[in-house]
Amino acid sequence: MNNVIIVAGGKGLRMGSELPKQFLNVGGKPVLMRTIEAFYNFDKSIRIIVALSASYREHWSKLCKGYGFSVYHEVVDGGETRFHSVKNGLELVGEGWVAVHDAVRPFASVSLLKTCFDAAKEYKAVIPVIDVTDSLREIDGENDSKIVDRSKYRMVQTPQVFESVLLKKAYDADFSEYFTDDSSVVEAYGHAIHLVEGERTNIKITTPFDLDLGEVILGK
Ligand SMILES: Nc1ccn([C@@H]2O[C@H](COP(=O)(O)OP(=O)(O)OP(=O)(O)O)[C@@H](O)[C@H]2O)c(=O)n1
Ligand SMILES: C[C@](O)(CO)[C@H](O)COP(=O)(O)O
Repeated sequence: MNNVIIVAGGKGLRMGSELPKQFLNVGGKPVLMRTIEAFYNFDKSIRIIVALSASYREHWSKLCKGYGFSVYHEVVDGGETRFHSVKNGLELVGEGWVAVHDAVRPFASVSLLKTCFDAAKEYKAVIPVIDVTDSLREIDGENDSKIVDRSKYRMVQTPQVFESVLLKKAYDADFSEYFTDDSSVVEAYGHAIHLVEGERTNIKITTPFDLDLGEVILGK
C-alpha cells in the first residue's frame, strides 16, 4: 500500500504572514489542498496523512468545509520540528511504501510522484534532486569565501519515498539538527539513498516571492 505523510506543522516564519504559508492561497486555492490533490491524482487509494499543528486543526477543517474539499485524509499532530511531525505521521503507517512530502511543495507532478514510488520499489530510499545552476561559494567567516565545484552538489526536493519498515526504523533515532530532510535520517541509519531527477517547478513555497512564482507556474 502507498502512504504519504504531508508535513504541514510548520509556522512559516520566513513568509512573515499571519497564517502559516500552507493555508495561504495560490491560484485561488490553499497550498495544502493543492498538495493533497497531487497525491490523490497520482493514486486514488493512497493513504494520506497530514501532520498539522493542533492550533490550526479547526482552521483547516473550516477551510475544507468552505472550499467543499472532500479528498479523504487523516490528521495527526505536528511536532516541534519537521522530524517530529514525520515521526507522528509514521505512527499511522503500516507496511508498504511511504512518501514524505512538504505541504508547501504543491506543484510536484503526477509523473514525479510515479518516478519516486517506482524507484523506491527497487532502491527502498529515493529522493528527487535538481542541479545547481548558479555558481556556488562556501562562506568562511564574515568576509572570506571560496568557489566550490557545483557539479558535486544537488538541491534536494520532496517527495522522498521509502520502504515504510526502513523509514520507521530510521526514525527511531534521536533528533539531530542535521536531520533537515528524511534522507538524512535514513542515511544516518546506514541505508544508501537513490537520486532521481526532480522538477524545477517543484518549488518549496518559503517567501512571498514564491507565491508569485506559484501563480506563474500555474499560468494564472
Ligand atoms: N515543526 C514543523 C516544521 C516544519 N514542518 C513542515 O515542513 C515543511 C518544510 O519546512 P519549511 O519550509 O521550513 O516550513 P516552516 O518551518 O513552516 O518555515 P519557516 O522555517 O520559514 O518557519 C513545511 O511543509 C512545514 O509545514 C512541519 O511539519 N513541522
Ligand atoms: C525537506 C526539504 O524540503 C528538502 O529540500 C528541506 O530540507 C526543508 O528545509 P527547511 O529547513 O525546513 O526549509
